[in-house]
Amino acid sequence: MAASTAAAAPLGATSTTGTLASGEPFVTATFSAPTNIAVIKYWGKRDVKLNLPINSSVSVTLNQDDLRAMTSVMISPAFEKDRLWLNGEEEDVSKSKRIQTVLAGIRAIATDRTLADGTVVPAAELADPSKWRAHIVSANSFPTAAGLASSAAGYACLTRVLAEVYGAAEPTPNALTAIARQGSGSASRSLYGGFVRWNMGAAADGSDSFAEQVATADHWPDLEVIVCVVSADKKETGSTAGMTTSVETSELLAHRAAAVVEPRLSAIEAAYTARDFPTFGAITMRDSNQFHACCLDTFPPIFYMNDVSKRLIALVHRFNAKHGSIVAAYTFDAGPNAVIYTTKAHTAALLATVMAHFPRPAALASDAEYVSSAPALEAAKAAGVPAGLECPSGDEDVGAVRYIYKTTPGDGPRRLDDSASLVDSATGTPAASAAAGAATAGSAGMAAALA
Ligand SMILES: Nc1ncnc2c1ncn2[C@@H]1O[C@H](COP(=O)(O)OP(=O)(O)OP(=O)(O)O)[C@@H](O)[C@H]1O
Ligand SMILES: C[C@@](O)(CCOP(=O)(O)OP(=O)(O)O)CC(=O)O
Repeated sequence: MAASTAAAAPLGATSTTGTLASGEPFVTATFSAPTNIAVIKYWGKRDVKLNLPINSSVSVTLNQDDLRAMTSVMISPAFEKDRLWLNGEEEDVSKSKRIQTVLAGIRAIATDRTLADGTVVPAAELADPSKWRAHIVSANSFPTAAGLASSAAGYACLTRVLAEVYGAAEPTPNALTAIARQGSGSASRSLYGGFVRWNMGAAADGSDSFAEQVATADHWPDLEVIVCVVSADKKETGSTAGMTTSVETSELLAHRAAAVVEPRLSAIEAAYTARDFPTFGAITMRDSNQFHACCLDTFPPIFYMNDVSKRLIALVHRFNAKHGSIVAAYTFDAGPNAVIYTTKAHTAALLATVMAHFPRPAALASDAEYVSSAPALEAAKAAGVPAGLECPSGDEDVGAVRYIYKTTPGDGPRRLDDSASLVDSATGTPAASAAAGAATAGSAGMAAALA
């Protein structure tokens, strides 16, 4: 089943033109974009430069009301160079090959632009970095580089907002995802909501390595997600470096790409389409486990999960055993944080069980600061821990889980109103809200929990 991937409006239709205080013109837009969590993992590149994977992957897009990147771009001939501010700090664009690649990819498909005064800027001029330059201001509503797919949300958002300000004309369907892929592989999947497959492709130039939507966000309304943040620290081994060592040394990874992934992809897509949780959950857990087994098989080995991750795995298996079938399924990316998929009927009891075994850190004043959703917390308190899953007194692991998000599958990037822009329309530099890093900093509880 291939869902429609057509954009609601042509790219560029909603960008805004205006004039800086200096009198020079600008074009701007602001978008937010979601993270996604793979259930068949991408791990390993066959071409590092083009960011081409050794296997296809598939993911669930999470709801950007809960975790998101937000990016404003303004382009103008007044700017001296391309610049990027991330979470309130300026980063050196000349040192980021990935940002440059995404910028070049979008500039290559720019179209003519009519300014507010009626002047038409030809595409060649707009896309010439010696004439028009970009100021990019971005902020994530959750910890960056902590295994919560910030690069996926960040590069998807950047790609989408650049496409808007440059009026990019996609030469083929899904071409934007191939540009986002070159920022970060998993970003290709965050350009769509719901259930999304990134096809590995076979062409040497990467032209057939793009993402496409398998099912829209509303396809499985019962599906819910609990994210247990075990650590918000930057991980020791980055995904890119880890993948390189794994491809060079892990025989298990080679076997996985050659023999395991393709049948799993067909099976999990069929399960998602049929809303068959036991099959979806079993494949999800097995694939996460195999990805981490490949990390252990890497030489020297890479450890992304820690003891808390392992205790969460054991708890999910106990929860399932208690129910006599798979009603919850964990998956771990390149870090210790658990993402647990479940269905509405089980979310409250699962959350109550996790909270009983992993009570909030002592520094948090109440559970309201520990769990992102007040209604979910209330439902968990009402549901209580299922009999037989209580935590024996003294066995609680207080503070081992630092924060819990309750979320759902969600939609793809959203155009935000210019009033939310992170760029000041008079100066073309970060707006005060962006400089404070506060524009999308998430809830006060999350900030306290993850500080
Ligand atoms: N909003 C953003 N805009 C542009 N780039 C971003 C943004 N957020 C993150 N990034 C880039 O992504 C990098 C983090 O990617 P990394 O793969 O290390 O972590 P992660 O995406 O949080 O974890 P993982 O992909 O393993 O789940 C940042 O250092 C930054 O370069
Ligand atoms: C474990 C993963 O989350 C790895 C994601 O890796 P990245 O997409 O962050 O890697 P780069 O392409 O090098 O930027 C699995 C997945 O998301 O499929």
